[in-house]
Amino acid sequence: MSILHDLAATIEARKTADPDGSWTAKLLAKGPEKCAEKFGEEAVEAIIEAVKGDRDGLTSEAADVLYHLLVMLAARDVPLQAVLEELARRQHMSGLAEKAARPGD
Ligand SMILES: N=c1c2ncn([C@@H]3O[C@H](COP(=O)(O)OP(=O)(O)OP(=O)(O)O)[C@@H](O)[C@H]3O)c2ncn1[C@@H]1O[C@H](COP(=O)(O)O)[C@@H](O)[C@H]1O
Repeated sequence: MSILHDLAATIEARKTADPDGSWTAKLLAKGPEKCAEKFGEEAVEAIIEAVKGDRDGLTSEAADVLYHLLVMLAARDVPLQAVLEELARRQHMSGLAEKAARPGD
């Protein structure tokens, strides 16, 4: 299992955990809107590091963004797998388009 699948499973389990013992459970208990707001804050922090050109800062903020994306998806019951399948579908479509552009191949 990839680290993202592993983390998504942990976050899913936090939906029924005690908010006093887990930051994730506390954030989920505040509702999907708060989860979305936190994702937005972390995204802006990542943008700032990217504009500054701070590679270490961007690495750290990108990890925050991925974590908070998974929390936001969980809050709205969207499985990580559905997002990955959408990416795979787009990759497939773009592969078909490239093939169509080279009819001689
Ligand atoms: N990957 C993360 C992770 N990334 C960031 N964060 C938390 O996200 C929070 C966001 O930082 P902020 O500075 O915005 O937080 P804050 O200022 O305290 O919060 P606000 O008052 O601004 O709302 C911090 O408290 C971080 O600890 C994370 N918290 C948990 N995880 C992972 O989630 C899993 C479950 O952890 P629990 O939350 O302990 O159940 C574990 O595997 C953890 O490694």
